[in-house]
Amino acid sequence: MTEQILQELFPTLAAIKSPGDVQTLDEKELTRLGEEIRRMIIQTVSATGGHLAPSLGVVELTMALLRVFNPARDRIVWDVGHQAYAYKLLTGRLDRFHTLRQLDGISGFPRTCESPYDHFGVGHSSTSISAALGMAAARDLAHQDHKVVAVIGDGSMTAGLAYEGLNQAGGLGKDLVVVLNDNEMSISRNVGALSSFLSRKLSKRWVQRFKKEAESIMRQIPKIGDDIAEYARRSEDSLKSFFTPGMLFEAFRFTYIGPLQGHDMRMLTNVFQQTRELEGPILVHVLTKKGKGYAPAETNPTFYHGVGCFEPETGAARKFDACALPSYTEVFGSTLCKLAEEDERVVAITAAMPEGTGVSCFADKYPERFFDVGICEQHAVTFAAGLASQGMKPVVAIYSTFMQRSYDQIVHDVCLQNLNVTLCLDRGGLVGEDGATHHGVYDLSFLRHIPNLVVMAPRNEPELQHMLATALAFDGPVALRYPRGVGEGAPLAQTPTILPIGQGELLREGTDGVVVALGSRVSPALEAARMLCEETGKDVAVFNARFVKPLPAEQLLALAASQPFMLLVEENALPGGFGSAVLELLADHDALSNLRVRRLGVPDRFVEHGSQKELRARLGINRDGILKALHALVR
Ligand SMILES: Cc1ncc(C[n+]2csc(CCOP(=O)(O)OP(=O)(O)O)c2C)c(N)n1
Ligand SMILES: CC(=O)[C@@H](O)[C@H](O)COP(=O)(O)O
Ligand SMILES: [Mg+2]
Repeated sequence: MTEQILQELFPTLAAIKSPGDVQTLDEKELTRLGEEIRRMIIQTVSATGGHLAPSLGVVELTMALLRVFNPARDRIVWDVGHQAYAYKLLTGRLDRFHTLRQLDGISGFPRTCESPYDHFGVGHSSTSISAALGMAAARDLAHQDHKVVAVIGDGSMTAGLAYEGLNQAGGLGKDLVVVLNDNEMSISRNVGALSSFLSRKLSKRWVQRFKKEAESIMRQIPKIGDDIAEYARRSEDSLKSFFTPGMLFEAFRFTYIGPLQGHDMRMLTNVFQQTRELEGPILVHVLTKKGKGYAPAETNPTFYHGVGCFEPETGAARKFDACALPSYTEVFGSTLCKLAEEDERVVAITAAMPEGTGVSCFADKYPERFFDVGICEQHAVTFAAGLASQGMKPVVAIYSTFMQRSYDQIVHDVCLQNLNVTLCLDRGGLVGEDGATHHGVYDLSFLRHIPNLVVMAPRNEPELQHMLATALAFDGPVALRYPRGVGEGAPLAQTPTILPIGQGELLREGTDGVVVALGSRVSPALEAARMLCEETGKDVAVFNARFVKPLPAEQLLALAASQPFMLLVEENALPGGFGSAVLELLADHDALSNLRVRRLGVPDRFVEHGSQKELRARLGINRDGILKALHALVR
């Protein structure tokens, strides 16, 4: 969009040249600004995909924050950061907003490298209070006096990390503002005891009625009744906090303000102005509607939480051909349901992502065997360990990137006790547009050295089915990782079979070298081998390793002994990944002297956002990249 069109269609927004400009607008202009921000977000996300409903819900909140806090001085820390689109638009990124989440475009999350107004990088949840507290401590050590504000959602408040931050903040008594953006939603409906406590909405009206009735009773007490009533009246704040969510936060020594209507910008601005003058830790509880201002998103905030391309007029998802295929997530979910039919010890656990991890169908079918623990990946794994210790067969479905949080629980609670826990790491590999915070490219590296754990990755949909059945039949812990998105349309198995642990399969014969590939890289490796043959007449073998731990050692050593080179291909970080594991095996068996080995994978740097296809091409791990590497290897 040219500057001229921007000015015509979004005049108020285009006039914001720096965040401070928001403070100069009158009420009418602010209303127009809010409307233009929403329109811009809907229009852009309909074309790029992204976190629509969370961002639409905080338009007024963002404007109110910028009316009172100056991000050139004050620090604003967004939790998860998936709701920060309005903030991006008001802090100098309007002209690049159309590149949201696109290759080389702006990120879908706050990034310190993207803007001086992004004070803390984020993408995973529940970090904001700890980070903001660290900033407040640094400010005090430097004798500065700016404000620090953390904005955290009710879903993100289900993680223990948030309470670790609250606990220290209350103990230190630092000047810190925490804004709790409560829309009663995580991605799905928020869960847990805290969520129902927060949403108890003990409204002012309820408290006032209670007070009125109590006061009239007190006044009837002879002689001292009026004094007691007067004391109680003065104690309104503590009375209110006793009966509202304030009770919880006051216990952490926060001053609690709320609950407030989060779309009333004038009121929010006033409250933030007053909050600015207060000292110590303060929690402002704001009630918002997820998807506010866009009917489809208000009606179905889960679908529009993170959405693909859609028609802005209707909200209907844009269909692409690939959509006809089931995703790995769907294959996992339906297979799990099937396997659970045969074994009632199978239970499913998700950490606030039943839709994303494909276990919603399981939840519907077996509600008593399904647990959504909230955004608590660490707890999820230890909870599974507890279940397994009593003979159950828990399946923990968590995205690879979020499983990073559970490393110690996997080591200490699951593997050390050799428990029957199946860890299903969805979104293993490059996830695409969510970018660096979300790529699941470290799981093989952080799992493969843990004793007792079996680690595997399927090459296609039926192999995922077989691997899930294998995991559930295995006596011990198993980690299974599979990619984001659709597979290749391979026909599904009616009855999944159990695979021999630590055995791969030779998919293509050849004597001019061998490609050893894992998971999603197997099919591109096969294609590359076929193309190489067409182009050069050279025949390279292709081996699907299936297992990272235990490695198919005998098969790999036999290939090493018979082939001139071995090309190792994976969609994981090269350091410590699958290729490293094979190299260790080969070195330990003196199998390297007559063998040239090359590795393809994710290099030792963070990979930014872009489509999976673009990123794989850029990293040279797609068909063409593998073919190029083969051309360089064959002689
Ligand atoms: C550690 C971690 N686990 C899971 C997620 C996936 N996730 C992103 S947003 C979200 C829901 C957050 O709910 P809330 O904080 O209330 O924000 P809302 O979307 O309601 O605005 C989840 C589960 C994540 N980003 N980080
Ligand atoms: C912000 C966040 O962490 C999630 O919303 C995530 O973006 C979902 O990713 P998928 O789109 O792969 O389910
Ligand atoms: Mg929420």
